[in-house]
Amino acid sequence: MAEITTAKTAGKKKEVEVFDSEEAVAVSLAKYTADLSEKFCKERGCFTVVLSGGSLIESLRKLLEPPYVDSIEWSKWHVLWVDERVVPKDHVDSNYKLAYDGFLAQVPILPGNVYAINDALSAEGAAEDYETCLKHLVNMKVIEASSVSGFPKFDLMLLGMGPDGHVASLFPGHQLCNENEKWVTCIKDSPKPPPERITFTFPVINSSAYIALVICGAAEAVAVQRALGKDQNSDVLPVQMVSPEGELKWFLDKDAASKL
Ligand SMILES: O=C1O[C@H](COP(=O)(O)O)[C@@H](O)[C@H](O)[C@H]1O
Repeated sequence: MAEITTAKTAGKKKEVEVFDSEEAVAVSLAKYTADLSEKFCKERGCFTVVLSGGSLIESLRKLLEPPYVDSIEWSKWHVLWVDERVVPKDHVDSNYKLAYDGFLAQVPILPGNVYAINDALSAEGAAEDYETCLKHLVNMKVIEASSVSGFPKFDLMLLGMGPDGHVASLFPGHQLCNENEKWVTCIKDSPKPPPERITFTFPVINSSAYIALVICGAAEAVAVQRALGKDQNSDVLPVQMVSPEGELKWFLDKDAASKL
């Protein structure tokens, strides 16, 4: 039985739902994603979806099954990454490879609508190139521009979180958490390997229409407690900086929520 808490602060909706198991998270996440796909395909004629790496991809598995695999308008999806490791696309650390092998290869998304980073470039070059790609997609009106921030406004961002509270490749205490001009930036000293990565910045993340934060497992419980419990710590974790223009929904399994 899932527990749901909903709050509205300054017009922003935040919902936290705790599920009995990761399996129940995956079932609910598939319906949530499919419903948003239907809404945006109807309203805008396309659906911009931003993926994370890590455990998130496995939690998308129910989209590969009926009814969703047949009902979703996959040809209208445009898929991007909130962060990527600066490694070749066929490297075991590549977020693209993880998503391709575990999800994208099994659905009819148009290859031209999947925007991987250019793995022939340096970290700086890849970040600039990906920002240029985003600007092109905004000009083509594939990605909306936020009327509030001017940053790209993705329809749905699917975020995971590391045990240290990092999201995308924005790590606790790192100066990149405060970047407020660039759309995409690079990190060369990531505390989690591999060290070189590119990442969307918080202004882009927080311009999203919908964000799903998908967090499962006991290893994440302390960071979840700091973010959602009664925390006295004055250091703000990156996950606590996730605050979209639109709606934020936390999908937690009971292990991740065990310290709440
Ligand atoms: O390095 C990364 O880690 C986070 C969290 O991964 P998880 O396996 O703990 O869920 C992920 O969201 C990010 O995209 C990835 O590059």
